[in-house]
This record gives sequence, structure tokens and C-alpha cells, in this order.
Amino acid sequence: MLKGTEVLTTAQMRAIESAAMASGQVTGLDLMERAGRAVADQIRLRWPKAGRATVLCGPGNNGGDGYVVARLLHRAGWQVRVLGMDNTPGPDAAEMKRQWQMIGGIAPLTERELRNGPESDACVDAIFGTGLTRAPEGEIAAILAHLGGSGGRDHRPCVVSVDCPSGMCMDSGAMLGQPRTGGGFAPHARLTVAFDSPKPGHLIGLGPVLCGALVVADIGLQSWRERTLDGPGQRPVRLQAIWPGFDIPDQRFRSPTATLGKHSVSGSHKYSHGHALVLAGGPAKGGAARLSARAALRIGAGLVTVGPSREALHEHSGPPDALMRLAIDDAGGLCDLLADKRINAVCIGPGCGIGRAADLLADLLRARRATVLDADVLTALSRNADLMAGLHGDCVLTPHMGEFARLFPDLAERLEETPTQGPAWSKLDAAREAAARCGAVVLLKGPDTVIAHPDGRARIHSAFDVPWLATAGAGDVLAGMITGLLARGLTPLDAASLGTLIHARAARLFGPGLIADDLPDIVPQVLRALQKFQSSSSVATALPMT
Ligand SMILES: NC(=O)C1=CN([C@@H]2O[C@H](COP(=O)(O)OP(=O)(O)OC[C@H]3O[C@@H](n4cnc5c(N)ncnc54)[C@H](O)[C@@H]3O)[C@@H](O)[C@H]2O)[C@@H](O)CC1
Ligand SMILES: [K+]
Repeated sequence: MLKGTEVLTTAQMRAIESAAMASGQVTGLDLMERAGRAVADQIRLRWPKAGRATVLCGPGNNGGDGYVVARLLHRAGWQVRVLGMDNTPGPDAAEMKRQWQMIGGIAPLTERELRNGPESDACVDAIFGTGLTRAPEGEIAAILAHLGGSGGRDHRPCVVSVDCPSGMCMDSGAMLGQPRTGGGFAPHARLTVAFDSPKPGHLIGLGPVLCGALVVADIGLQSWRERTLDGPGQRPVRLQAIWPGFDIPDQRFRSPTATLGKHSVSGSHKYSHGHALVLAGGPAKGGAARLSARAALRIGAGLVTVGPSREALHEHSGPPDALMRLAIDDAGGLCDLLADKRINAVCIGPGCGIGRAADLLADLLRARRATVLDADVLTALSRNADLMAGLHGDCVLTPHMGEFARLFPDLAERLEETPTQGPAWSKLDAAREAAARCGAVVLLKGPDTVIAHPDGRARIHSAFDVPWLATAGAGDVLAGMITGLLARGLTPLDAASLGTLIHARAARLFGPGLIADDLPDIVPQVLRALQKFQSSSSVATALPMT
């Protein structure tokens, strides 16, 4: 299995496959055989006793993989029934179909045939893969609905999807022809076996829910992946997945966790770990900013100051005692404070109040500090184009979908549209476009968080397994964590990515019942685990399970 860390678009995947075949060292048939074998192996791993399988083969190479699966399961003693189309596929799939036909027959690929056939332990969905271009219709749409449980939940087959649940756009995680939010009938796979690398759709949109457990199988394309994507003059931007069990995954990048051990650098002192400022608001609004400040402290900022208005200062007298407090009345006061160049990271937004955030922001942006913009300040930004124009490359915006829609209404609207053609516009496209427009890192929050840099780099963090993270104040903690990491000297993209990872890990460690106040105090445990992981291994091995 691939130590999956990079995410490829379907276009990149096709380019790699073409390069491999053009080299003459591997044929399309070889790749199809390996793909089919990977799926059959995964099925046999999960069902060690030979059972009954129905294999649904579509019109193209995904169907070709299906014929390989059918042949290999038959060879392993399974009772295999194949439903296929009466078409002439490309040469590789045609050859695999021919080989199957020497073993068994092919029933028509219809919903009636599927519904009325004998029960099976596994239903292999090899109808569409990366070649999907439009919404499935007619008979195939009916089959896919059946796989999604249209005949009643009790009749929902146990689906193993080849490459992806059929009908899903692998670049976006959207089901073509269906609402973005789900609700239509779509194949819900128990297991999806993807090839070479995960695609964005496996990690965002409906993908993580529809794919079930995701296995990324190595089909021997690694050297072509490296050559094709790193070749001179043809460097498409790669995506990187932050797997649930891993941190910044690409070893060619400096490891951010290496900088987190507070006492690891001899002679280091608190100022060498940065000084973070969390701008708080007026009376009765201090909680959110204190959550941010506490998180910034826990994640390792050397010093953290919380800066409310003067009349709210007394509200911040409680613990933690390590936190410094300083009244900041207005933009002038902020400028005076920022004359101290040791303050190297600022968090603005949580509990700040929209008016105060707007008053402080222009001067803050002019001071060119690494800055996290969250909550109220995002609303202020959305109302003021001049403020928006002042954003710079050391800023990290952390909107949830609602805030994103206020900041970039046209991009959010596109994400609401029911996609009819692939590749469909995705959350990834939206975050990248937003980052390019505003010249800052944009972290679009959700169970599928996308972090985009203005230069096109992007990272995806899928955390569908911690729904309890959607709790009041969790965003304030995330903003504080990122601010603390910026204070520690991480780049905005790394700080946003690592903060997202640590945030989700802390929630996973705590489990259900979590409130935001719990998160900062679990950070030390997460950091210890990350450091242990870092020293024992530097590669990703985790597969996201749902
Ligand atoms: N290209 C390669 O070398 C390899 C491809 N592999 C498999 O091949 C798949 C891609 O194969 P294809 O490019 O043939 O595409 P698919 O098998 O995904 O799709 C088949 C054909 O269906 C048609 N189609 C698209 N949307 C449709 C719709 N809504 N209704 C009806 N027909 C529709 C398209 O014209 C497409 O050519 C991958 O997902 C993977 O499973 C693997 O065998 C590994 C090697
Ligand atoms: K499929």
C-alpha cells in the first residue's frame, strides 16, 4: 500500500498513467490487472472465506478493472455473477472482458437484474471511475440508487467501489446530478480501493461519507508520478492530504513539529518562541479571546498577551496566570504596542466585536505581523473592500462556510449549484480562488478543511470522524493554535495545517462530550504523541477510516 500523502487530480493521474504506458515499460493491461488484483486482494482480506460476489462493470476501463476482479475472485473460489454492458470498450477493458467470458457469462447491467439476482456478500461497483463526465441517467442511475438503498436500507448491498463510488466526481467529492449536501441515493461503499494516490473527491464533499474505508493501492506508478509531476516545465501544483494519523506529510518540506519541543534548542528562551498577541473585545465578550490565548500558550508560544479594551481588562484576571493582560483602547494603542517587534503574531476576531475589529484592522495589517483573522473580523472584512485589499501573505483567514459566503459570495454560490458535469467545482477550487484573490492563506473550515495558499498549494484535512468538534468556541481555539504556531515561526501554510491537525487530534483524543475549553489542555498530549511519532517514523501510514 502506498504511504499516501499526496493528492492528485484526475487529470494528473491520467498524465501519469499515459507517461507510464508511453515509456513502454508497462502496458495498460498490466495496470488494469494490478488495479483489479488490488481490489480482489482487499475483498479477500475482508472476507477470508470465499463467498458470493456480484460485479457491476461499466462501459470503460473502470469496468475493465471489474472484469479482472471477477476473474480473480472466481479463481479464489468465489461464486461470481457479472452484470455488464453490451458495448465495445477500449482495447484493455475489451481484453479483460474477453478473459472473463471464457469463465462465465455477463447478465445485462440493469436494476431489475441486480435486484432480482441472488444475494451476494459483496457487490463490486466498477461502473464509472475517473472517466465520469456527466450525471448518470436511466438504467445506470437506477442501479446507483439501488446501491444507495433506494430499495430500502435492508436491501442495500455491501458495496466495494473500484476507484470511487460510481457517479462521484473524484475531483470534488460531489455526486453529479445530485445536491451537494447529499440526500439523493448514491452508492454508499463499505470499502473503496483507489489507485496510486487519493484524489480530492475521496477527502472532501460527500467523498469521505460515500467511500467508506479508503484503501489507496500501489499499482507501480511511483517513479512516473515523480517524473511526470517534477519534470522541468510541467509542474502542476500538488495537493497534500493531512491524514488523520499524520502531520505535514511531505518529507521534502521542513517538519514543523521538529520546532515544537520547547526545550529542544539549547539556550532558547521565551522570546525565541515568539510573542503572540490576542486582541480581545469589550465587556462581557472575553471568553472567546481567552480560549484563543490559552490555545496559543499551550501550543508553545513563548509569551501570550491578551489585549481587551480598558473597561474589559478586569474580566481577564482569571487563570491561566501565564497569560499577560494589557488594555488596548484603539488603533493608536495597538500601534504603540506593536512598536515592540518581539510581538510577532496576532490573532484578531474571536470576541473582538465587529466595530472594534474594523477599527483595529487597517493599522494591524500595516504592521505586517503574521496575523490570524477569524470570526468578527471576517465580518468586518466582508463589509470593507479597503480592508480586504490590505491583506498580505502573512495573514491566515479561517472562515467557516457561512463566513466564507460573506467574504466571497460568488465562490460560495458556485459551491451551492448542483453539479452536472465533471470535474465539478469544489471546495478546494473555492479556497484556492479565494486565497489567490486576497493574497493570504485561506483555511476553509469544516469536517473537510481545505487550506489554500495564494500560489496554489493546498492541503486537505478530513476529520469526519470527530463530529463533536463542531462545538461553540472550537474555532476560537483553532485560531489561537495557529497564532501560537505562527509565533513559533512556522509559515502561514504550515501553521494553519498543523493547527488544524492538532485541533482535530485533540478532539479525537477527548472523544464525545468535548467542550472547547477542553481542547487547549489536551494539546500537550497531542504534541507528545507527534514528537514520538516524528522520532520513530517520518512517513504516513494511516488510512482514513470512517
Ligand atoms: N487509464 C489507466 O491506465 C488505468 C485506468 N484504470 C481504471 O480506469 C478508470 C478510468 O477509465 P475510463 O477513462 O475508461 O473511464 P470510466 O471507466 O470511468 O468511464 C467509462 C466511460 O463512460 C463514459 N461516461 C462518462 N460519464 C457517463 C455517464 N454519466 N453515463 C454514461 N457514460 C458515461 C465516458 O465516456 C467514459 O469513457 C479508472 O477510474 C480506473 O478504475 C485502472 O485500470 C488502472 C489503469
Ligand atoms: K466505481
